[in-house]
Amino acid sequence: MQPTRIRTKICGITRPEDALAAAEAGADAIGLVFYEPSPRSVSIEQARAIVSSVPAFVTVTGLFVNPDRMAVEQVLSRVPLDLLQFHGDEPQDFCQQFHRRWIKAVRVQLRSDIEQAFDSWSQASGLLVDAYDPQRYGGTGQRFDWSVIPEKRPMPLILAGGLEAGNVARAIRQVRPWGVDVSGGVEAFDIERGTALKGIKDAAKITEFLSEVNSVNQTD
Ligand SMILES: O=C(O)c1ccccc1N[C@@H]1O[C@H](COP(=O)(O)O)[C@@H](O)[C@H]1O
Repeated sequence: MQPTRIRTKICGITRPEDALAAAEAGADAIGLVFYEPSPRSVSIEQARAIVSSVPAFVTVTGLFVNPDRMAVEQVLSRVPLDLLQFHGDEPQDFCQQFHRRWIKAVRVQLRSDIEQAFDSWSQASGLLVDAYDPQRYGGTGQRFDWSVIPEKRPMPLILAGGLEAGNVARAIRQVRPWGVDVSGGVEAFDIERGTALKGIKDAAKITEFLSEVNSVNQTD
């Protein structure tokens, strides 16, 4: 499946103003993390406030890592999510049971990780490929070797892992994904402390990231 334009998702949103900034800058989707160990985790109340600021035609994605069924159902009963993202080791039968479209994330070390994932999660609406980290499930800011990504794809492929304005155009030209997903690469930075402000997005970085994506859309 070859897109005429690359879809974009800004993940790890924790504030309504960041969701609005992403939508206004042209993002196709935002992501809310329902995984408590993550510094970007949101409560149900926070998620409801964020969703109410999201305009029509922007997809709200709920990200889970090895949740139990009740946890997903509880979120779905209170937060109007458009899409589910399973970022752990959830089998296909688990992902399928919520009567909601879903994508599956796979943490990549080898080409075969991706090839097997296409088979194992064949009912997914897309496969998100992210960097492997032995300690963490995602949101690590790490890239992986894009050359292992197969050209033949039976479903939309979403590239993630360490993307930012400085590398996303190159990534798109090399991988030709259906879409790209970014979290840490558009976060604010605390200059005094010298650390990223996880979960707090920088509107200028979102705009820069999306204009880099658009530069490829327009030229290629
Ligand atoms: O964002 C998180 O904290 C997170 C936690 C657990 C699983 C996934 C998580 N985020 C997803 O990770 C990828 C890559 O993020 P980054 O751009 O490298 O920071 C992305 O899909 C996030 O949605």
